[in-house]
Amino acid sequence: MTKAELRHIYKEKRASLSPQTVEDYSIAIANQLLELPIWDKMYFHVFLTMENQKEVKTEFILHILQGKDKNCLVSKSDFSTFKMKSYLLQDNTKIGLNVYGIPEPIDGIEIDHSKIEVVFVPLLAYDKKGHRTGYGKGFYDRFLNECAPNCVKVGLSFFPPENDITDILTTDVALDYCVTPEQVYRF
Ligand SMILES: Nc1nc2c(c(=O)[nH]1)N(C=O)[C@@H](CNc1ccc(C(=O)N[C@@H](CCC(=O)O)C(=O)O)cc1)CN2
Ligand SMILES: Nc1ncnc2c1ncn2[C@@H]1O[C@H](COP(=O)(O)OP(=O)(O)OP(=O)(O)O)[C@@H](O)[C@H]1O
Repeated sequence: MTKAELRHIYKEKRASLSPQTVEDYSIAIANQLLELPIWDKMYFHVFLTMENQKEVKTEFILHILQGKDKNCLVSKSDFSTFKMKSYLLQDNTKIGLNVYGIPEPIDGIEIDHSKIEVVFVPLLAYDKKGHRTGYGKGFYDRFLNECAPNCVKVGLSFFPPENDITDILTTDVALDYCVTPEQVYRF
């Protein structure tokens, strides 16, 4: 199926989940992450959840990272250039909601994307090769292209993979893993 078809289907699939299911599945995903070979890394990029879109709640992942004394980076999106800037998440980091309902740091210490070792990637759908689609503005494709080639890209999803996304572009960056409440998929 195409990205446009999958976006439509997966927005509906997410909308049909109850708040309790979103919470339970998000905790299960955070627990599955403990199985990944990423815990020797120090620089982790985490998306901040759009609650209005019933995205995977990353607060449980942030707790694990903070408990392990990792550096957590969070981003601010520029909707005129479709680019993201990343900031170190600190105890005193002020977070605000942008017009799309995305929590974002107001300011802070900017970190170069080449330093990032692990990225947790938001998505609507993904396939068995690790290709993904999000909201269609290419924010994560641009961002992942700026990260080091050996940076580990971990998708988070409530659902298993589709067989095949048919309209993949050369700028699309594939995932290394996708983690669901049930299991870890490796690509
Ligand atoms: N938490 C989170 N942060 C993220 C992303 C994401 O998927 N999740 N993004 C991943 O790339 C980027 C933001 N991408 C976005 C692209 C388009 C719209 C948007 O057009 N929203 C509309 C309609 C939503 C809909 O189609 O249902 C709106 O809110 O009115 C929002 C976010 C960067 N930050
Ligand atoms: N590195 C890049 N440089 C310039 N344009 C890019 C780059 N990556 C993606 N794009 C453009 O962004 C647009 C959206 O891409 P695509 O449909 O793959 O989005 P998506 O993966 O669903 O969105 P997102 O990454 O925001 O979750 C495409 O027109 C694509 O050409």
